Amino acid sequence: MRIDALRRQFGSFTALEGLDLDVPAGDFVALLGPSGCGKSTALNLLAGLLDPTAGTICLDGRRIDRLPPEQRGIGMVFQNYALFPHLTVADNIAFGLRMRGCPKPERAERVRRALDLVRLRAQADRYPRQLSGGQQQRVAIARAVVVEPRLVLMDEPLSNLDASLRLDLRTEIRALHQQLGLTTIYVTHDQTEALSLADRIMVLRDGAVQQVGTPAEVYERPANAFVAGFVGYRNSLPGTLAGGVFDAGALVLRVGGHGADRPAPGPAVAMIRPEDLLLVRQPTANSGNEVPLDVRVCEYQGRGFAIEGSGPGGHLLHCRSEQSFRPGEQAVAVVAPNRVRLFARPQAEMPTPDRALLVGGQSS
Ligand SMILES: Nc1ncnc2c1ncn2[C@@H]1O[C@H](COP(=O)(O)OP(=O)(O)OP(=O)(O)O)[C@@H](O)[C@H]1O
Repeated sequence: MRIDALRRQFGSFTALEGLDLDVPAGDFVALLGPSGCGKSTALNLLAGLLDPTAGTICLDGRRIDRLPPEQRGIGMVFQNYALFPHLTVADNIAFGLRMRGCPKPERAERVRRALDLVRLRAQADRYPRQLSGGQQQRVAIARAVVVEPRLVLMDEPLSNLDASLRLDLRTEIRALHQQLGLTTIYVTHDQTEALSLADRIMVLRDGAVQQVGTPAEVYERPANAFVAGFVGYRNSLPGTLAGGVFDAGALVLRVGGHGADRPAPGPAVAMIRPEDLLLVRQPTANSGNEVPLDVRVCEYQGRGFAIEGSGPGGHLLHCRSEQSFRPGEQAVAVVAPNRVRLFARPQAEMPTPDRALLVGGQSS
């Protein structure tokens, strides 16, 4: 599938701008972003539930952006399952085939295979209300894939499930995708879902694409501070970069990397994953940057502890440790220079001279 310069406005508000994407057949692409970034708008444009303001969508070399939804050859799975309550599991799955005039014997055979695929053969004659949420969503998936669509769209299909079901079904979706080789576009605001399921991730913010890359690229080399924040760089420190030193006021860090890894000297933001900021009582020699921390909260996490505390200059920091700490305890957070990721700080995020005066209190 190929999407070119796809744009959608609601009045003067642009919900999605200039979206370009090439999806090779069989690829699994995740659209990742926070609430309101334009994920559902993009999906609805692909499905034909919304008309684009500009741009084109081609599937197998054919333009589909002016076709009605039912002529696009697209299967959809929604977060609320959207099953027919008065039809059995088997009839729900058969529905699309019946609409397409698929002969009865072939229909029965395809439904049987789809039931096996989502492991629901024993539930074939039940009604949706007699199924768990996870089972209902598996019916919805079977219903979407049974017609062998050229493209499957999934809109947060796991969001209504409890944590363990979500994990099980996530694995199942990935397994199904590998088995069937369907081209899939999957919308989510959950980075772990996107990272574990997709071949490629597109990160959206305010209707604009921030980065397109493999999960490893997005996770290890986020294109900007927004993407970094979204893939787990929870600590974000505004400051100034000069040489190999980042100065966030009372907090100064030595930083690694150079060239493409580092912005030019000047206003910057340093981002650090909690997993890379390790809290200890006594640092060892040469262990990295050492940041004093006043512990506020310590949470048990099975493997180790997640600690939140206040660093120099009152910066709120999120760390990890193998040891437990008490609130009020003084400790040291350690981060290796090459685990500090730096991004240029956009002009808009810097205080204007007037605001700087205000923030600084009395200026002389
Ligand atoms: N019919 C509409 N009229 C006006 N604005 C709309 C309309 N539909 C969506 N928007 C706006 O477009 C933006 C993108 O909405 P969209 O539903 O695509 O976001 P989303 O990323 O899917 O969010 P969520 O995860 O909360 O569903 C939002 O700011 C939303 O308020």
